[in-house]
Amino acid sequence: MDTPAIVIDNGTGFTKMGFSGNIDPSIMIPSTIAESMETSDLIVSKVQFNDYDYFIGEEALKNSSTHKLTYVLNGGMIENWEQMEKYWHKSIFEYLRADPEEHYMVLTEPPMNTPENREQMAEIMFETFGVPGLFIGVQAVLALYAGVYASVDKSENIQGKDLTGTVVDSGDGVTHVIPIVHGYPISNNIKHIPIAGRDITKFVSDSLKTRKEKIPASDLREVSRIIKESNCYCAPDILKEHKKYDEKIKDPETGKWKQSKKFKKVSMTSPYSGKRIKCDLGYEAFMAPEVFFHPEFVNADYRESLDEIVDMAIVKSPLDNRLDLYKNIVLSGGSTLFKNFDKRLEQEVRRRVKGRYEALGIPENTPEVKVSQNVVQQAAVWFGGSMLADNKENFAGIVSTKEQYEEVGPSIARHNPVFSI
Ligand SMILES: Nc1ncnc2c1ncn2[C@@H]1O[C@H](COP(=O)(O)OP(=O)(O)OP(=O)(O)O)[C@@H](O)[C@H]1O
Repeated sequence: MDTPAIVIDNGTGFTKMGFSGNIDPSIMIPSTIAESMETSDLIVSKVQFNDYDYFIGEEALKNSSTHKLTYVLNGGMIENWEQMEKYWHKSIFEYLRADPEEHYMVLTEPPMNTPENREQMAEIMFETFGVPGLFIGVQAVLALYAGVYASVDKSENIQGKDLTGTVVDSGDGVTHVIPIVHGYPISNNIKHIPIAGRDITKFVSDSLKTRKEKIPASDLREVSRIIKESNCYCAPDILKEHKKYDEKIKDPETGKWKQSKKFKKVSMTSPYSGKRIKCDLGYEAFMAPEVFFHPEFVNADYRESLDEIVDMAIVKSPLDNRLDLYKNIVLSGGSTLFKNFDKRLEQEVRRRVKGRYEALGIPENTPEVKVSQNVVQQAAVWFGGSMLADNKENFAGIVSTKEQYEEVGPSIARHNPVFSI
């Protein structure tokens, strides 16, 4: 197939879409759908979608007062196939302006997706959209592929590089830690953490609300998200960081010195209402991402920190692979973009591992721990899919074609072909 493949990575918060061979997705929109109140519960024939009153992405958010707004995925999983099909329909025809019959399709899936879901994806892609071929890639494996791809020198050949590493993928709704050995996710050791971008946004909005910052309730969520994305960071030591926000000021009335808190002035235009918003930002700048390391701040029932989960996932992996898994911890997803997130995670995992080897009396054997940032981090999964499909020779061996689908049926998609580089 000479045309580039369509690559769509449907995330819980954002969908990235574009064509293979590109570094960035051409479109990134919220994974939201807004359906007309009268028709949202109707099952309609697929061909009627164009006449049907619904919006996706930002358009869906804008029409949420007159339409019923929903996120099409829950914790990374597709639950409502009717909505998903509608979302794909607009994505392909209106956003990408592509004819699906002329392009191979690359979709992505969370690590614990079921074979039934894969079959359903194949059925919709081959039968409704008539794609000539489909590849469904595990998000973490694509992110690792992207990490390896982005790290090799242009003169080096990516062929022959080993696909072994630990992927920490944190998006809007879900965080996963996935050890991958030679392209195979070790499924028994995949860890799921119920904390991701949405919880961090909520931490920021709760802090702003508690301080009674003057932000209209309807703008609060989007404003908090923007504050989070542009100001929040990870600190190496939160006690020391707290002190940086404390200052002594002279009370103008009594002339006495008193303890106060330093705030940063923030101003922006709310994407929700278009209003100009001004507010103060305090401790939450570093305390919000701290929830990865102290999840009990937002979830009283959940106490395992991200570094503990990463360490556990590796410790339970085969002995022969552990050194490589510690040495290649790869970040993926928007919620790993906080400044110094990589350094903080590396520091915490290293501290744990070092403590254990010291307790065993063999500190000299402590494995090297390395967490790498990636230039394409938020869209790492998409980028991995884009590069994989661009390598036409390799891709031909892993894509399921329409002919194969017609011969075997949806079960062609039950198993995920493992690809090596
Ligand atoms: N610079 C940034 N700093 C911190 N967080 C960010 C930044 N940019 C985006 N995010 C957050 O990343 C999240 C979206 O990430 P991503 O697109 O990887 O998620 P997703 O693929 O939609 O979700 P999931 O992986 O949970 O299915 C949002 O919560 C967003 O606010």
